[in-house]
Amino acid sequence: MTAYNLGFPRMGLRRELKTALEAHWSGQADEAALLATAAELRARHWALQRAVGIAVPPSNDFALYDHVLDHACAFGVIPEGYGWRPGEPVSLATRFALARGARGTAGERAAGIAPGAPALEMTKWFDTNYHYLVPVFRPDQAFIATGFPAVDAFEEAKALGYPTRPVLLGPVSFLLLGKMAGGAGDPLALLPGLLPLYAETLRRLAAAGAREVQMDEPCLSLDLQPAARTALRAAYLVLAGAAPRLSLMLAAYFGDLRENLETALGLPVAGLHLDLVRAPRMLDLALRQAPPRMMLSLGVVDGRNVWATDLSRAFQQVRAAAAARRFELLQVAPSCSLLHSPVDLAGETGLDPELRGWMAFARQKLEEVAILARGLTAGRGAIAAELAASDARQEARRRSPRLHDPAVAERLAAGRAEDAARVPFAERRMAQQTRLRLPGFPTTTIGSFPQTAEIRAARAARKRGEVTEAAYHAFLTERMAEAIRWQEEIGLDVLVHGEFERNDMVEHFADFLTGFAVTKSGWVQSYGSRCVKPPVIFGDVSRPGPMTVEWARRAQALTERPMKGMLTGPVTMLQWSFVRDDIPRAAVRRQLAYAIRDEVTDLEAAGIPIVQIDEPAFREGLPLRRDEWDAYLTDAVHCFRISASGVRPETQIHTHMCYSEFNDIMDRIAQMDADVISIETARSRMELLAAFVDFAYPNEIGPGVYDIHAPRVPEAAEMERLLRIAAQRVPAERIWVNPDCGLKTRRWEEVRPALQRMVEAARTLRG
Ligand SMILES: CN1c2c(nc(N)[nH]c2=O)NC[C@@H]1CNc1ccc(C(=O)N[C@@H](CCC(=O)N[C@@H](CCC(=O)N[C@@H](CCC(=O)O)C(=O)O)C(=O)O)C(=O)O)cc1
Ligand SMILES: N[C@@H](CCS)C(=O)O
Ligand SMILES: [Zn+2]
Repeated sequence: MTAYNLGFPRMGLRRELKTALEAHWSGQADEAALLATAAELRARHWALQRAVGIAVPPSNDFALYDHVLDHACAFGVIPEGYGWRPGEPVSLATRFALARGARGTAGERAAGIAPGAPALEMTKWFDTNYHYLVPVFRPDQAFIATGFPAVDAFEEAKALGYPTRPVLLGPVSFLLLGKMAGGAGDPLALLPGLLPLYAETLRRLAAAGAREVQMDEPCLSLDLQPAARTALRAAYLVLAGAAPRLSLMLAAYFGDLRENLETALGLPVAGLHLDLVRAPRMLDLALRQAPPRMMLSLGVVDGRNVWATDLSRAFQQVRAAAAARRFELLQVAPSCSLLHSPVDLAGETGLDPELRGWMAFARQKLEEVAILARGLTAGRGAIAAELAASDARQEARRRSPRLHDPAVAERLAAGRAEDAARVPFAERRMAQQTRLRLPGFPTTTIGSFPQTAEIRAARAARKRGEVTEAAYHAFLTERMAEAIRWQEEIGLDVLVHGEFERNDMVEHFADFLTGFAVTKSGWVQSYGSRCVKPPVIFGDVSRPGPMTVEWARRAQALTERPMKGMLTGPVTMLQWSFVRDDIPRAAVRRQLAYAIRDEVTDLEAAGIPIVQIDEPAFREGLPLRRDEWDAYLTDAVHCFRISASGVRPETQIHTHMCYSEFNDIMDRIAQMDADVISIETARSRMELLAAFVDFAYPNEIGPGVYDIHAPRVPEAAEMERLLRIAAQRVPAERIWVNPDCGLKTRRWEEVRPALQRMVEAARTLRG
């Protein structure tokens, strides 16, 4: 057995898990129905993996909402107020209240969940667009087994006839991904109390018949303090002794292990998985330094992108390993869990066949893994045909005229330093004040209004050809007009058109730009039941014509108040797409920057006085290692500035960021030099604003006063309090009033009172 997998996407080809979750949450399906769908998906995915040649697929890689949440629940890391009592299993109601906040339903009350219990904090899983729920540890945290889900999953697969390799989030990564309640203390200090539960889990897995367990320690790709390396050594010493017949396969992914490689190779584990897509250089080092009997898992198939593997190149890596080590001590695998890949390319019948031939989704990636594993055990001859076919595809892709556009190359070559420069902020500010004449504490929103079922259904009907383009357009126009009238009525100062015509803030733009392709069902989980369909950047990017100007112009025509044009910035467009791997990412970002610049200047020419260039993925794009930050940040700032700097001083540029910590990149955010930045701060009660204060952020700022992630409608007094906190820290004349983020996931019943109260709070402050 040499072909392995680290994790499979959970949602299902048709996003069956999303449908089942949302049906359950809306009361249309009971727990049994949800659990039945989940079990069906697991069974289907094990069968699929076995069919393509993964003899021992992973188990316990599934989660209803998030695997970090499940792991925390399994070990009793559950704050008070969520209806769980030590010694009891964790109910689905508790799990979903932790994930989404209490809804105040009768079911929750019956489960003992406090009505206002908030959702756990959600943050980015390393540098991906997957979000996990942050475990909160108490200083006196007692870890208590609430069940053994890894054992249950293993048994479930076994009953279906499938041997599996259970996956556990390793103890050190688990602690480092969490935070201490109140912020004081070091989660690693909790390790001794945590290890007995891991040991018990391993013993039970061994007793159930598991031969190996995958211990995920993605923290190995980060800059670790020496204490974390010590913790890894201490942890695995204990765990290796817990169930001696069980092989522990340590899995590190998302980057180069660098100084942590020696630590990993020194741990008493049976094997180590390496991400050789992100860090091919690790192979040589590992081959030289690994203990002679350590299994090496070669992650040579990219789990984070959609390109078909260059099998000859990957086979060279595999062969280099085989030259140094018996093949029994080698495994072939994707670089990381396939959680970040869409499921199956077979459904992409709408894609241009040539382009489709260049791509691989989860299923195809596992086929590639199986081919390489076969080559490893049976020799090159056994996979000669597959290698030849892959070579032909790679060659065709390299030579394809669709990749390169001389006009784009020329545009970039003609780029000048001035493209990224505007006149100083003080000068712009005066010009903008004269033009916009906004009151103090101006109110606005971040762009999107509710994407109602009606709007989604209309879009789907149009896609199926059931309504005409004209009818769809008229329907959206009516929604927009309503939204504009309503914004005027409640007295917002800077209006938005509502983004009703957009399916997603990235995918929507992909439809207009060259070099992009969009898939039919290339869904990837973003958080809980929410999915995104990252577009594919396969060639040079340019903007053949305006993308948003017509909607913006028509929106502005409906009101005397300033209308804000709404765009996604180059850094985020890149980060949330599947990006071509034949040229540097920075080159693609630069192409995007010029394309968006043209849109910004066209919006200005159409009379739009304010343009917001969203960059919520600005921080997410940071490399995992600090010594690579500088190069990224310099380039990301420059690209943002290219996109923003084509306009006159009196045109106001906004940007927006959410899900981000700003403390360590404040200087760069200031360098972006947006006239106004809106940030998410409500959930942390303005904590995030501290960075802007400490840094004396020079431009205008809209700290979010309304947490849009929860259905709860905030009181005006609450928002007023937050604004007062902000006004103590930032000069009042530089403060804007807005929600944390766009309102697309909310319902109008929540949005209407919330924004009315937000305007009220701003008026009180003005007084
Ligand atoms: C701000 N966020 C975003 C991130 N990444 C992005 N690419 N986009 C983002 O907005 N990362 C960080 C955060 C993550 N947050 C979210 C928030 C919300 C969603 C979300 O709501 N996703 C939707 C899918 C959105 C979409 O593309 N919708 C399409 C298709 C709708 C659909 O499913 N249609 C059905 C038929 C429907 C019907 O008949 O009624 C179909 O095609 O089968 C659209 O609106 O047209 C989700 O549903 O998960 C994601 C990330
Ligand atoms: N303009 C977007 C930003 C989301 S981060 C929206 O309002 O949905
Ligand atoms: Zn946002």
